[in-house]
Parts: sequence; structure tokens; C-alpha cells
Amino acid sequence: MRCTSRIKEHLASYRHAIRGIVMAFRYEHSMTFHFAAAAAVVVVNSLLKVNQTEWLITLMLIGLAWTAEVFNTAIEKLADRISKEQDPLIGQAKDLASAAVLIICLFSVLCAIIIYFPYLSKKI
Ligand SMILES: Nc1ncnc2c1ncn2[C@@H]1O[C@H](COP(=O)(O)OP(=O)(O)OP(=O)(O)O)[C@@H](O)[C@H]1O
Repeated sequence: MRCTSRIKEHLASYRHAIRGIVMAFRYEHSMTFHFAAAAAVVVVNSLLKVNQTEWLITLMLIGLAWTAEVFNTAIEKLADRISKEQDPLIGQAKDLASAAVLIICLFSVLCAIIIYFPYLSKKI
């Protein structure tokens, strides 16, 4: 395969991925909540002047939460394609996908408490 067509294919896959991100924000209402939470984290990090490691941890958690939500949406769409009828296995698959999002959100809250508590207790 010629180099230029490989580059074109590679660029096309970025286009598909960006379309996926736009779709996730348009059709998955939880993405708006994740976006608002991420914006709040950036504001709080800046106000409290957290250190570089704390910035890295919080940004990675934001990325993980968004990734889990996008996978959750993809699994929901695939499940709906297979059957719209009530099906216990589809129900379990959707519950498991939602569980992944909840787990990362709970751990993010825990990490936020551990990171922010020392800064806030100094201010009080
Ligand atoms: N076809 C189905 N068969 C059985 N249970 C289902 C089915 N579709 C949905 N459910 C149940 O309803 C729940 C919500 O499913 P739905 O597709 O409405 O996702 P949602 O409300 O968009 O979820 P989320 O908030 O995680 O994005 C699922 O977690 C599952 O328990």
C-alpha cells in the first residue's frame, strides 16, 4: 500500500473518532454532566493551585470517565441493534456497562476528596 493512501486511511480514522465524540455529546445526556464535572475540576485545580502530579491524576480520571461513558453508549447502541425486546442478557450487558461508569466516578470522587481535603483544611 502506498504511503499517501496509508496516511489518508489514518486521517479518516481520526475523522470517524471525532464523529463518535460529537455523537456521544449529542445523544448521551450523561456526557454533558461529565463535561460540567471536568470543567469544575479544572477550575478547582486552578484555584487551589494543585501540584503537577495532582493535575495528572485528575486529568487521567476525567479521561477514564469519558472513555467509560463512550464505551457504555457504544454497548447500549449495539444491544439495541441486537434486540429492542426485553431480554435478561441485554439488560445485564447494559447494567454492566453502566457499572463501569459508576465505578470510575466513585473512585474519582474518592481521589478528589483525598487531593482537595489538605488544601481546603489549610484554608479553613
Ligand atoms: N432490551 C432490554 N432488555 C432488558 N433490560 C433492558 C433492555 N433495555 C434496557 N434495559 C434495562 O434498562 C436499563 C436502562 O437502559 P437504557 O437503554 O434506557 O439506558 P440508559 O437509560 O440510557 O442508561 P445510561 O444512563 O447508563 O446511559 C438498562 O441498564 C437495563 O437494566
